[in-house]
Amino acid sequence: MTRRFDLIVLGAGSAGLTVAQRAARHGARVAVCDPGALGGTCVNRGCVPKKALWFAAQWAQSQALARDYGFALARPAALDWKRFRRQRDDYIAGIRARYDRRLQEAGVALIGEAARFLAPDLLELAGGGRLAAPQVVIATGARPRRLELPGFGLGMVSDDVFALERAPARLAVVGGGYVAMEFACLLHALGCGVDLLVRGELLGNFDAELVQHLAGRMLARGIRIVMQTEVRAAHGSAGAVRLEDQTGAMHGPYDAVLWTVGRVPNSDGLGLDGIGVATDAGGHVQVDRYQATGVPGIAALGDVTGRRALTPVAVAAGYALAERLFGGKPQSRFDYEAIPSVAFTDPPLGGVGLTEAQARGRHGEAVRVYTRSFVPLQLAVAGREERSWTKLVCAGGDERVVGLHALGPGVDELLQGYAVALRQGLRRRDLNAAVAIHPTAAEELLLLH
Ligand SMILES: Cc1cc2nc3c(=O)[nH]c(=O)nc-3n(C[C@H](O)[C@H](O)[C@H](O)COP(=O)(O)OP(=O)(O)OC[C@H]3O[C@@H](n4cnc5c(N)ncnc54)[C@H](O)[C@@H]3O)c2cc1C
Ligand SMILES: NC(=O)c1ccc[n+]([C@@H]2O[C@H](COP(=O)([O-])OP(=O)(O)OC[C@H]3O[C@@H](n4cnc5c(N)ncnc54)[C@H](O)[C@@H]3O)[C@@H](O)[C@H]2O)c1
Repeated sequence: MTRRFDLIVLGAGSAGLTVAQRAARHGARVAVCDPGALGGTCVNRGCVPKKALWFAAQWAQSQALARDYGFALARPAALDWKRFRRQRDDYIAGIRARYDRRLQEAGVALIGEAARFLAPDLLELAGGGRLAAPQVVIATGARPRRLELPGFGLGMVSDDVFALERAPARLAVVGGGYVAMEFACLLHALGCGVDLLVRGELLGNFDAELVQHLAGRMLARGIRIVMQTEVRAAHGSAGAVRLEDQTGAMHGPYDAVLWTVGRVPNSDGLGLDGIGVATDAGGHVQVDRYQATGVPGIAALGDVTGRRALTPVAVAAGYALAERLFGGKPQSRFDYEAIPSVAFTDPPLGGVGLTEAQARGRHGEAVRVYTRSFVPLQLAVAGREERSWTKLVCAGGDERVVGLHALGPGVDELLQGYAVALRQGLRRRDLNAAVAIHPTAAEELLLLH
């Protein structure tokens, strides 16, 4: 028997859940298929457990800072990983329970199986059942990339970090993107000796000058950053792994290796070839500005499309799509410009809008850049000299702010308001005219001139 719906969504991650719930709110009969845990990557293997670890790392650092303030701590206490993991997992279970309740309240059918296309409007479930709908959304996300190199299995991928029971004493992190930089910083703060082996550039999406300052800070803390290093093989056994690079040089031994070399879209196994949905060379589903594939009735969202793999992007695009398909707003679409983002490194690095290099490429001579660095009060009092950095990238005669970038404690919380302001057409003189809140690190952004 074939069950019929108005909308079938493949994937119950950030993108899929949003489009499903919003469409149901508009009265659509919706089914969501997912063989995995509700909430997808962000809730179970990404943002949320990562941020919990990041906070644990912050508390580890804060103990050292407290000592520098005069608290009588002989040495920072070590993390009780068992307890930490229990508390984190309870928190995540609570999120999943809330999602489950919301789906039930919205009348969305949740089907715990993978699905694949038999025809554009007909899907087969892993257990053999069939579903049909005039609209189908592919929101199947992505998974860690696994390299075809000898000994790859001696290391772990980001999903495995959340199952760690202690900080490995010597860790190699391979890669230079978001996941690599975040885990290198936070695991180092939790007691790992970290070597970061980087083939290309560090954090390519962020402003290069601030990335350099971040790398300098990491080096000063004792993280070894080895650039221009492509790992070709892993040797040894679990707990004593050596990594061989493109020159034949060996690195290690390491107690653990973390491969963070990008992510692969979950588009294989969906039967896309058979129905004519196009993917690029990397397997990302190709979509237009409205998230539509070339096949009528099929749209795609989130990481599987390879467009800014961030949770708020998946959510916003999902909402806009539901409005277009079921909300009577045929022009509804998500605008991919000026997306704010923070790398939860130590300290965090954030940016919204164009980097300096992007702005110079787009606006040429009309670009003006203002930077400022300072030692935040809470560090200065402790005798630390770790500087924070802010950078304003302006373009045009009225100095419209086209990019804003910052590195330092608190940047993760500071940036959100500026993301709103940039979309509203913020100019530099608006910052200079605003009244500061003193003494804060945030007020430094008003003093850029
Ligand atoms: C370690 C890490 C940290 C991150 N930190 C952040 C952060 O701090 N901030 C941020 O904004 N972003 C972060 N991200 C990125 C963010 O998690 C993703 O952009 C977001 O989760 C993508 O959502 P999605 O719905 O597209 O995919 P996913 O959340 O991956 O959901 C896809 C779902 O589809 C299911 N599925 C797969 N195949 C099928 C099938 N055939 N049929 C049915 N279902 C299927 C999967 O089981 C999965 O549940 C992080 C990612 C990682 C890996
Ligand atoms: N704080 C956040 O918002 C956050 C955190 C984590 C992830 N994310 C999202 O998830 C996405 C995926 O993150 P990611 O770090 O997995 O990917 P990424 O694209 O950010 O980085 C992948 C890195 O792997 C390197 N690489 C690729 N192939 C390699 C090889 N064969 N050998 C050595 N290095 C290789 C690349 O040069 C790059 O440095 C990010 O782009 C981001 O959108 C966001």
